[in-house]
Amino acid sequence: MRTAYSVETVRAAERRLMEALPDGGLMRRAAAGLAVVCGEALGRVYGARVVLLVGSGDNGGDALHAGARLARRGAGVTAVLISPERAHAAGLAALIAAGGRTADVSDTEVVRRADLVVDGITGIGGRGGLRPEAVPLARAAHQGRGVVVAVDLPSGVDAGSGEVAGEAVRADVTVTFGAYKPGLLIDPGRGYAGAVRLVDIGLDLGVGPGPEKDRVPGHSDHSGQAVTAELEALQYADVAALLPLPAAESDKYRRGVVGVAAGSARYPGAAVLAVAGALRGGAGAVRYSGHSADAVIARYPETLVSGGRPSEAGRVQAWVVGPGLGNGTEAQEALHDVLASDVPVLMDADALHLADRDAVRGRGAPTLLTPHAGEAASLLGSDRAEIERERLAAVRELASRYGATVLLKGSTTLIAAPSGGPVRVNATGTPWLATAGAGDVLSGLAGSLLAAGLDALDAGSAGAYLHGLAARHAADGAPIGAHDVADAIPVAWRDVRAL
Ligand SMILES: NC(=O)C1=CN([C@@H]2O[C@H](COP(=O)(O)OP(=O)(O)OC[C@H]3O[C@@H](n4cnc5c(N)ncnc54)[C@H](O)[C@@H]3O)[C@@H](O)[C@H]2O)[C@@H](O)CC1
Ligand SMILES: Nc1ncnc2c1ncn2[C@@H]1O[C@H](COP(=O)(O)OP(=O)(O)O)[C@@H](O)[C@H]1O
Ligand SMILES: [K+]
Repeated sequence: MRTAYSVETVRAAERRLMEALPDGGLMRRAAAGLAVVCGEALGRVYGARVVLLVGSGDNGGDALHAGARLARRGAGVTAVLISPERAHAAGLAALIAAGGRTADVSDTEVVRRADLVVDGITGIGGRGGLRPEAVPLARAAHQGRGVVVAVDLPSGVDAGSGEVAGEAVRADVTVTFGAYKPGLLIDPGRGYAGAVRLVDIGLDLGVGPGPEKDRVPGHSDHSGQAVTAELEALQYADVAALLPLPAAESDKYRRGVVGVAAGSARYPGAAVLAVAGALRGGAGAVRYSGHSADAVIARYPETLVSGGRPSEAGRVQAWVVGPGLGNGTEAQEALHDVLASDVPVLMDADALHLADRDAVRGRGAPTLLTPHAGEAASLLGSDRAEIERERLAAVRELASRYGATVLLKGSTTLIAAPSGGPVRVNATGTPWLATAGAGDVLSGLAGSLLAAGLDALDAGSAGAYLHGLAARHAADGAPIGAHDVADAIPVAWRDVRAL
């Protein structure tokens, strides 16, 4: 599991560690790690042209100390000081002592000519995006020929949310210290970070400040209380451990039956795609209820179809409702039946438009909502652009308002449980996945995992993981249709299980 912690948690851990270290010790550790990655990016340090973009905080201090190390190894290092009078004094002294020089903030040419640009404008203390004086430097770094290495996170990206107000530095590599920050894992910030390298500086995030009474003398704010991560990203092994596997004595019913209430005369394809996903998600059987039975059977003869309402379809362990359902009376009846059931329900597409908040909140069994940004915007009464800017806040707010687990689709998919706790983030996808019907496949797949017994958070996050990986296998650099994603789910499954 990869975890990201809030800025407050990271700062608290840093404070504890700093108390235990000599003055400046922590920054020296950070700078040493940064210099190693810069050296690797350069290949040959001796004779290389390195430019440091230096802001007024400790992020600039890291850059200056790392620059001093590179200068001692023979690089020509120039620091562009954005606020010369506020630059980190010890870092600047170290750079000058090592033979580095400084340049004026207007000198974008030196940035353009560099072999390596180190972005130390702002880190976790940055607020409100890049300031105007830094924008030409960020652009020059992007346009120039050098590798761009961001210190801790690309300047202009909000560390806590990934929000980018205006412009931000576009890094090839980001060297982050002690822990991932949420802004490195969530778009749009993630898209600016390039390859993220985590440098261990000895931060202990396992425990945090707890109640006064629990504090041990001499270890003033070490209480032993677990600190909650802000984000969790499942890795191969985590997903492998979640995937349902049939035991020797399994039969199709014991593996779980997933019901799919989807499709309409107008959109039979959505039903076919949801069933396509459901058949590959680990349930032992797929029951289809609705008006697209002929289309479903024609493509997937193994489906158990019924033309009536979901309440007449026979027992299932989870329902998927919504893709292509339409909004007429029959759609409303199907949604009503499914929500009235006592099994987990995944609601997507039209079911989200028809959803009554109290009906969702009032359910006894778990509910998983899978909106994209547009659907999330209508559920929250906001607009799509705002949801895309602030995805983390949006997914949490929806989960709490609806008392349901929410999977917010997009270039980074986020999954939040109604009870709070870390939000799961999935980044296995590919932009090729932005294709009509891909969401229908995901709803079937995640619904099938629900029927097989995973809880809503795990079903949503393992489903998103497999779905994204399947799309990568299917696309392999070329356009794909949603049915290709469904067909590649078994490849993704094997890939995860192979580790
Ligand atoms: N605190 C620690 O123990 C450690 C911190 N480290 C570094 O210190 C960084 C945090 O340092 P700071 O708290 O000084 O904060 P930053 O260096 O991230 O930024 C704060 C400074 O930038 C200015 N600023 C804020 N928003 C700005 C904007 N939009 N445009 C331009 N300037 C802006 C502020 O006025 C302030 O002077 C981390 O990201 C990391 O790089 C590392 O050295 C590891 C140890
Ligand atoms: N830029 C992107 N990068 C990666 N995945 C994406 C991107 N855009 C969309 N996706 C994924 O593609 C799928 C699209 O689903 P959705 O928006 O519901 O489409 P549809 O309604 O046509 O099925 C979701 O799984 C979403 O997370
Ligand atoms: K930075």
